[in-house]
Amino acid sequence: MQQLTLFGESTPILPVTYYPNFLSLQEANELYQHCLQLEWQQNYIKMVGKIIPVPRLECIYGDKGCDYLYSNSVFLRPLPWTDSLAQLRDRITAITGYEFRIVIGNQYRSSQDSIGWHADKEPSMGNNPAIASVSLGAVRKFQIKSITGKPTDFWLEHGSLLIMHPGCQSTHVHQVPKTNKFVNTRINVTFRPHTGGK
Ligand SMILES: O=C(O)CCC(=O)C(=O)O
Ligand SMILES: [Fe+2]
Repeated sequence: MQQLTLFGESTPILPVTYYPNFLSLQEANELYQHCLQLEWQQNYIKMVGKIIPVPRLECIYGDKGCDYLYSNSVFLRPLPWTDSLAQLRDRITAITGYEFRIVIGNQYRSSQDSIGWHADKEPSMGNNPAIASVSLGAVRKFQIKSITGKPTDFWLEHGSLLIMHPGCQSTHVHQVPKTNKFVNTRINVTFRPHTGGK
């Protein structure tokens, strides 16, 4: 039997789950303060023969030996887990069943910081990684689309959790675009699996 639906046929079914109130306001505020103290660095990326600054700050924490190289140019070596990040990792594993070995932080200092369309396909994460993304601070637009489709927008709120399920990185791309509006700092921490370092 055909299921009745309130949505048009073009409504995309996305391989993501969004939990707007994953953290309480107090937890999110405390975690934001903790994350501001992490070891943020300005990395540089090779693009069409030029070396340009990545348009956001980055940091990485995780298991020893879980080095991470992306876009064939940015090499990240994890610092040991902080207690708060390890607790958050375990909490996400408890509700999703997914396991993580590293967390990469992004700090969007202003409306001009961003991450362009991409899929997270680094071989060091193994095949079909599940990626869990916790957002803190200012709300930014996150867009996701299938390789051929139209983007769907999510507003990633303070204390929210977005899970990109296994397969998502093969079928979809995502981005956090620059915006013309004034925005305060946003921090995002993405928990990822890793095949190395065991
Ligand atoms: O900031 C976000 O929500 C997304 C970050 C992201 O896509 C990444 O780190 O690969
Ligand atoms: Fe990503």
